[in-house]
Amino acid sequence: MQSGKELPSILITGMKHSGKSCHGEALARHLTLPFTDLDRLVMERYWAQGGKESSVRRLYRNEGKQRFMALEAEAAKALKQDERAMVVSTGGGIADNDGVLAGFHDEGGRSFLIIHLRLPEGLLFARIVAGGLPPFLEGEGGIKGARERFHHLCLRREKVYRRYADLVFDLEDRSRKENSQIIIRGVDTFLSGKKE
Ligand SMILES: Nc1ncnc2c1ncn2[C@@H]1O[C@H](COP(=O)(O)OP(=O)(O)OP(=O)(O)O)[C@@H](O)[C@H]1O
Ligand SMILES: O=C(O)C1=C[C@@H](O)[C@@H](O)[C@H](O)C1
Ligand SMILES: [Mg+2]
Repeated sequence: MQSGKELPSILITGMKHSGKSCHGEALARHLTLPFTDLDRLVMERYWAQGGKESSVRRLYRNEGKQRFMALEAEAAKALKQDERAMVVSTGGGIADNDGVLAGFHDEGGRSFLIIHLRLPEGLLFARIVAGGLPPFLEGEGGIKGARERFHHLCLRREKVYRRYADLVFDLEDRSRKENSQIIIRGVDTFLSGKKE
C-alpha cells in the first residue's frame, strides 16, 4: 500500500444503497485515509445556514430537490478546495446535479479517482424498500410504480456515473466484507499500476 501523501482522493458513486458508504469506509480504513460523505457535508452546510430539518430525507422532502442540489453543489465545491486526500461517498442523486460530477472529474488542480459501484437493479430496489421509500421514488402506483420509476432512474443515472468513472465494480449479492475486499483489491491494483 502507498503512503497517504501519494494517494489521490477517491469519490464513490452509484445508485442508492449500492454500498457507497459501507465500502467507502472500508476502503478509507484500508488506505488510512479520512472518510467523508457528501450527504453529511450537505447537512452540515444546511445547518450552518440555519436549516432546521434533521435528516437528508427530511431536508429533501420539505425544502425540495432544488435546495438540496444547490447545497450539494456548494459542498462539492468546498470539498474540491480541501487539499487532504480522502475517500468520499456521494449521494445517488449527484448524477442529476448538472456539472457536479464533471467538476470532480475534470476541473483543474485536484485529481479525484472516481469509482462507480454497480449492483443488480432488483437487489438495490429490495434494499431500498427494506429501508422505506425515499422521497425521490414516491408517487403514484404503489410499489409497482416506485419500481418502474427506479428502473428509469437507473437507466438514466448509470450512463452518467459511467461517463465519469475511472474504475467500475460490477458487484453481486455477496457479503459486505466480500464486496469490500473486491473493491480494495481493485483499487490497490489500479493505484499500483499508476505508480509504475
Ligand atoms: N452485502 C451488503 N453489502 C452492502 N450493503 C448491504 C449488504 N446487505 C445489506 N446491505 C444494506 O444496504 C444498504 C446500503 O449500504 P450503504 O449505506 O453503504 O449504501 P449507500 O450506497 O451509501 O446508500 P445511500 O445511497 O442511501 O447513501 C444498507 O442499509 C445496508 O445495510
Ligand atoms: O438518489 C437520490 O436522488 C438521493 C439520494 C440521497 O443519498 C440524497 O443524496 C438525496 O436524498 C438524493
Ligand atoms: Mg451512503
